[in-house]
Amino acid sequence: MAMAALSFRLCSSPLICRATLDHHATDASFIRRAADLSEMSAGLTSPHPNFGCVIATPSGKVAGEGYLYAQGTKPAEALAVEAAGEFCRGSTAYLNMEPGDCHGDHTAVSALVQAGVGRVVVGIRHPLQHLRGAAIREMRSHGIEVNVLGEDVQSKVLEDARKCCLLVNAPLIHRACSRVPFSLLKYAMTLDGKIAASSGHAAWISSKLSRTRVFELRGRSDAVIVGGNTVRQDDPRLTARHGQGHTPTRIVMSQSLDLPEKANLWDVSEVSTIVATQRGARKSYQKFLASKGVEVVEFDMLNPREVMEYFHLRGYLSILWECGGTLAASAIASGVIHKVVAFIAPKIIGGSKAPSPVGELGMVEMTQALNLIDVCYEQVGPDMLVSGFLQPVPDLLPVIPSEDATFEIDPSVNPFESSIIFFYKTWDLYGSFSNFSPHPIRMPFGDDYRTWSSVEHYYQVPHNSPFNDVKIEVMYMALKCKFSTYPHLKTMLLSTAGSVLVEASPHDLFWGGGREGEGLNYLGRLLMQLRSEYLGESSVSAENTSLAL
Ligand SMILES: NC(=O)C1=CN([C@@H]2O[C@H](COP(=O)(O)OP(=O)(O)OC[C@H]3O[C@@H](n4cnc5c(N)ncnc54)[C@H](OP(=O)(O)O)[C@@H]3O)[C@@H](O)[C@H]2O)C=CC1
Ligand SMILES: Nc1c(N[C@@H]2O[C@H](COP(=O)(O)O)[C@@H](O)[C@H]2O)[nH]c(=O)[nH]c1=O
Repeated sequence: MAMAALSFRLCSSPLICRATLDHHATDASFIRRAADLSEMSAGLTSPHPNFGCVIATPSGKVAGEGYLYAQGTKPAEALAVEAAGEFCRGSTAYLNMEPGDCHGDHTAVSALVQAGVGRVVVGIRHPLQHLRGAAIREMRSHGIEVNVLGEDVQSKVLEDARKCCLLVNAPLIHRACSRVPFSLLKYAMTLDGKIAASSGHAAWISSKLSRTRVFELRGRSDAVIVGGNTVRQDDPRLTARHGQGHTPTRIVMSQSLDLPEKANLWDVSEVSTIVATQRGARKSYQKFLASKGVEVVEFDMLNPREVMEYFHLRGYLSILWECGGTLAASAIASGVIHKVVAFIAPKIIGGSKAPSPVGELGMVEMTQALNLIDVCYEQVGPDMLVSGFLQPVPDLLPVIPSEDATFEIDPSVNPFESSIIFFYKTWDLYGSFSNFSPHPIRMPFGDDYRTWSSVEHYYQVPHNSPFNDVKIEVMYMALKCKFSTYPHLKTMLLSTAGSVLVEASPHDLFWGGGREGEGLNYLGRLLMQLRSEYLGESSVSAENTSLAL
């Protein structure tokens, strides 16, 4: 509100207002161009950011452009300066991201300073905390006017341009503030929502043009991941056959390791394959894979989150999920999918048992559906490409805590990883998650059972120990009782799959999230733990039902 009032006062003269708006529109269009340029080498620069630079003359003409082609090559700024030559003096340089001049290398900033650039417009600051602000300070110390979008200049059009800058470097921004890589779920489905015929045959649903787009997506990813069943059904290659350098690692998730002896993925002559499996699964087959040069990684708990955390630690920034609906559902439920890309082909295959792109999520009403954000529609040959985000790209304003700092605040959940559902007052939309919600629970007390009018009433009885681990256990048992007693509450809890739950208490820094996210949010964490316990149970009971049938 304060900001709106301020800009009203500044814009009270129509002349100033028009000039400022024109100026902002020009800045926004050049920043967008820098972001587009930076994306030309997406995948090749990893693990470095995508950098683009446009140098414009005072009359608004492009004098030079450049983008970082690959890790270790000449910086975008230096390329743009070279291209602009003498037009650099007094020009404005547009950068989608603050340069990350690191390890004593100041090539990008030096190029701009020495060329006599007068003003620099920066889309976003560098997302890594140790580099953040350094180049901006350096440029300012040389007398260059530096405007950072959202900080020094603000308007709707600039905000949209800033968003483009966040999107082109989404994988790196996620890396800076989360413990899993940026994950994109891609699938091709028929108009009647099938990803294969009832027989499992799926080649091909989407057109050749769409599949070429998939090769590009692979080329921009550090790894492509599928489930064991897709290997058995499709024998995929998962290579980026778009003729441009980078080919992602192939990852297979298989609990059983009941996989074929002959498979395209076991040919690692061009690119490597890693099989992620349950500890102890089919040791003889593991030896066989190793003899083929396939790396096998065993997990105590083979689930998407554990696997993603592992690959994050190995430095993977972006993962393309090309699995079927079974693994896709598991990945969405565990909150590791950030973006969805769906190719919809104008074909109908029918079949009540034909697989669909996302399996069981435990939702029962349309109000529980996950809504995509920033949705885009594009026609690709005969197909329609629909894409959107399941979780927003974390914003860099005001500050993203470093990975370590985040971990200290809350070792189990990172509020930047997914959309956040806040609850606090019992009359809020998710107010029933509050301990004060009027849902009586019946719990053991001494040798008997007693009823308390809410979780909070039970928790406050004097038998609780002040020690954290005991009080957490007491709370968990009470919550479990509450959500098991009231099925509609359980359904509501399951409907939040993929979202971070935060008790928005400004005062309680143990159970709540605090005013500015400084709280430990133990209530939110316990609810998420309970939710994953229920989700685990529902997938086991679904398996048992299908076995019984
Ligand atoms: N049109 C399209 O875009 C696509 C279509 N398809 C089609 O989909 C069908 C296969 O679908 P689907 O069976 O869902 O295949 P998935 O790729 O989802 O594979 C499921 C398998 O993943 C493994 N897995 C490991 N961990 C988990 C976990 N935590 N949760 C779930 N699964 C896990 C298991 O392998 P294991 O049994 O080995 O333990 C499981 O059986 C095929 O017909 C294929 O052609 C597949 C991909 C894309
Ligand atoms: N059927 C289908 C897709 N299927 C996906 O592509 C994989 C095969 O890749 P490859 O062996 O490299 O050609 C397959 O296992 C599955 O993950 N993709 C699409 O874009 N459109 C389609 O119609």
